[in-house]
Amino acid sequence: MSEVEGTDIRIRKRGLRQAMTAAREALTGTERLRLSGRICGHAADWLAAAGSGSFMAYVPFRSEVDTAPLLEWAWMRGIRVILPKSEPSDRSMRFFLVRGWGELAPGAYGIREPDPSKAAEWPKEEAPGAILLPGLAFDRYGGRLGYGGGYYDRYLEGLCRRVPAGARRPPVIGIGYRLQLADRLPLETHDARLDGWIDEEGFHGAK
Ligand SMILES: Nc1nc2c(c(=O)[nH]1)N(C=O)[C@@H](CNc1ccc(C(=O)N[C@@H](CCC(=O)O)C(=O)O)cc1)CN2
Ligand SMILES: Nc1ncnc2c1ncn2[C@@H]1O[C@H](COP(=O)(O)OP(=O)(O)OP(=O)(O)O)[C@@H](O)[C@H]1O
Repeated sequence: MSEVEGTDIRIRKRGLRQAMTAAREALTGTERLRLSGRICGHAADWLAAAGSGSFMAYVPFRSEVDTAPLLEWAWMRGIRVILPKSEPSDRSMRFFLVRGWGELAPGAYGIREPDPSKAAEWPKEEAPGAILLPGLAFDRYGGRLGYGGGYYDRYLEGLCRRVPAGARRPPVIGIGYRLQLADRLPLETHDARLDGWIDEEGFHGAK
């Protein structure tokens, strides 16, 4: 990719981030909860069908899909919930096995994160059953746009390097409202591709 193309993509990404943030913020609190309930229901069905005994997810902030019903469903079922703790100095994430709301504490960016004195760290070399990730926008081809930290791109790149040759990487699935579905996102080579996404209409595999 040339320098000019790279700069052009970053400018388009910035514009899309602003537009998608505005669209998501425009949902009323009631509508957000209603849609989040449906999205979590589809995610639970998908995890149950996939037989995932563990999965990575996120604790919502800003106007993201509220994952609370999904996390509570998993805790009731004995499915292991793995949540990220951001390290802004090098934009990396550590993951922890979290058994309930009491194991979270306020962290970077105002996001509630696992409290290392309460939750156990999830071993880096152990792949989860599935990875559910937040985002500002998704497309039908596995594209995803985040807040621009590159946190998940970096994590997924590391995971791919650690997965033994011949083994499959766990499914990587975006979680979002239908209104976050874009035509085709401008992507750079480092952007991780998703296997699918879940919105209030259900699960969709990437084309
Ligand atoms: N709920 C949730 N947890 C998550 C993520 C997420 O997207 N959602 N992350 C997924 O990555 C990581 C945190 N990543 C973040 C990256 C950037 C910003 C942020 O506030 N960015 C500024 C712009 C900063 C800049 O331009 O330098 C902003 O959006 O205003 C917040 C979180 C880990 N945990
Ligand atoms: N694997 C990687 N190694 C090193 N730097 C990376 C990697 N992936 C992304 N980056 C850097 O991170 C920055 C942000 O990337 P990008 O705009 O794609 O973030 P994002 O996917 O929107 O954010 P997030 O994953 O935090 O939600 C870029 O400057 C990029 O160069």
